[in-house]
Amino acid sequence: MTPDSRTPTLDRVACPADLKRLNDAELTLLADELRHETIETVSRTGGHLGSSLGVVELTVAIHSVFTTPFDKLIWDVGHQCYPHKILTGRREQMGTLRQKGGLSGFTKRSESDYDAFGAAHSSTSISAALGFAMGRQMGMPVGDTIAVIGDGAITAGMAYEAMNHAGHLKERLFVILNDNDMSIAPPVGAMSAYLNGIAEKGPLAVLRAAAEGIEAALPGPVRDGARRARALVTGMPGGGTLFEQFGFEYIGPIDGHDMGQLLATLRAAKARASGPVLIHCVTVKGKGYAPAEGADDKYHGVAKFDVATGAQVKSKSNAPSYTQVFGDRLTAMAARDPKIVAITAAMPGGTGLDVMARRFPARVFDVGIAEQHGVTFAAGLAASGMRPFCAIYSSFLQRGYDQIVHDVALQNLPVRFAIDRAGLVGQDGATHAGAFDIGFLASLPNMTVMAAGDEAELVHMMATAAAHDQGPIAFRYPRGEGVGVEIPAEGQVLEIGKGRVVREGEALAILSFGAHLSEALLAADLLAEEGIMVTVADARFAKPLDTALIDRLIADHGALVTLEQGAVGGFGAQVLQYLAGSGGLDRGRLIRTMTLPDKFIDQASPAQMYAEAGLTAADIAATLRGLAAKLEHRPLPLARPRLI
Ligand SMILES: Cc1ncc(C[n+]2csc(CCOP(=O)(O)OP(=O)(O)O)c2C)c(N)n1
Ligand SMILES: CC(=O)[C@@H](O)[C@H](O)COP(=O)(O)O
Ligand SMILES: [Mg+2]
Repeated sequence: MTPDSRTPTLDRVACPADLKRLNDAELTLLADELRHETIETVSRTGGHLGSSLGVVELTVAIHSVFTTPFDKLIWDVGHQCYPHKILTGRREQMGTLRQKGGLSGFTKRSESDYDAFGAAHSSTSISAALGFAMGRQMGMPVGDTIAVIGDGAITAGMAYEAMNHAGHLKERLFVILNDNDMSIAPPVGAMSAYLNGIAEKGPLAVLRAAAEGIEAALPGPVRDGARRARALVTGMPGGGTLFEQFGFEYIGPIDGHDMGQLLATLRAAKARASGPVLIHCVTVKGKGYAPAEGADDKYHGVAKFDVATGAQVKSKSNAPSYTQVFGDRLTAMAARDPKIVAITAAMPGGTGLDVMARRFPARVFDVGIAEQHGVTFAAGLAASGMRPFCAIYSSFLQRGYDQIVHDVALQNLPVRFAIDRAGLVGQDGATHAGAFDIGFLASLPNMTVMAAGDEAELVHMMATAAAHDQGPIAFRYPRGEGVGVEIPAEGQVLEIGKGRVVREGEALAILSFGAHLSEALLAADLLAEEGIMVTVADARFAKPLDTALIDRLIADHGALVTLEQGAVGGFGAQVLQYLAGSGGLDRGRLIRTMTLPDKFIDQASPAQMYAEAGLTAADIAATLRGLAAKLEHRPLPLARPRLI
């Protein structure tokens, strides 16, 4: 601690054990300093600020009452864990947050023993905590288990599956519901209304009679509220809260920013609980930082910003983002076609559907964090005759996979999947990478799979999807800005399964699928300077493949490289499968697939991540150069391409 430190209490905390030496008043001071530190830190890195500010007191209280890492603290999503990182030995590294080689923006087991469970996709915490609790019951060296889940995350089915199971197992387990009445956007649905209903009863604590032991140990005002509320609740048919019906003891709502209430409640719960307990904390997203509290998005995710004003440093863009193009174009298409409806799973802004929602609020459905339901809901809409566009980020669509197989593809229903964040996304890292959708969709019967080579192609693919009433169809596009091509006033309906040749060359060909087309063209430019002329084709479709195009590329070139922003087992695998079956592989051509490598790539800028993946223009050029060298030593007559 320096004499003029603005964080004298925080300076005394190197790890959570140090909290045990602080009295309650000092813990309150610590929370204030931790909030200040979090704001300062995130102002220099950007990140998920609002959610982290909402759990500052909760973080201090949990680490002070429980003994982590023996006790397992599991943050749902993990985007609110910055104060936790600061208290658990990572304070000095916070400047590296979400950067290459730095700290992850989420909890990560390989990063710290205090990160009991890795996260970033939501609503997993109660299941994982219950797993730990049962491990303890079966003799594993595990202490108490505490899951902290938000009001947004608790809209997902997994949370209820876990509570259903926890109520059945009756094992001691703490679930802390961090209710800030916000998801990324304002929360939707009956659960949100229900939680608001409880919170509106005021500073009450509701407990079942079975929890009398905990209630007696609660601080005075909370206990009195509990008794009043229980009287209210027992007058209701069925009695008790929803959580109690699941077999949890329910405590709350308590003020999640009142250190006294938090400490007393957690201590009481820890001392007396025998089964699953849910503690309902009401908090404020962005708490304690006026620009965040005042913003519509509560500074959920921010760029670097000026602490004094809250003004964020936004990078200048040269072209509209794919997301913007999607949102604007779908709105225009919806204006002409009343059957077009759209579905988002709690990401109206992120998917660009907020634009259409403002114009056609009744035709955009925010289903909450419920990708599985969203997919099947879209299937139902399609079965009814509507034209649903189900807009879900690639990585979150993984949640709805069986629904895609069983409810959509198997019934051949024309759901249009708009798959944003395809490929590597940058600072959110491996958890948010859109790596697998090509493989998991292209393997499905009835499915059509497209990827946009640029933003104009996205517009054509949207028109194609809208016109495709024959079965399910997906189009993928990356995070961030487009390449700056002119966006056509009208999208053309593409012929299904038909690619295009973008640039004519000799001897070597690249068959690109998706937005890495720009890198393919850059690579071709690099090689042209060396006198190596490369044909570049845009496959547009991974399913059905343009087999005629592949045949011609194979016939006219000595080497073919496939390229995609996706994992092994995607587009390249489809092409190889076709060539193996058609005999194309027997023709002695050199064939390579360039995909993401078979590993998870940690957070960095997208460019750094693609460099790590070996997918830069220079990497592509190097692959082709190597093939050109091999061809020179081959006795193959290399016909000039006849492609246009
Ligand atoms: C399966 C999944 N879908 C969507 C998201 C995107 N997402 C991240 S945080 C968030 C909102 C979470 O709200 P809440 O749990 O209330 O936490 P808060 O941000 O309010 O603290 C969403 C939708 C995700 N991480 N995982
Ligand atoms: C935590 C989370 O899952 C989201 O907040 C995510 O970080 C959003 O990413 P985009 O910025 O790509 O919308
Ligand atoms: Mg919330």
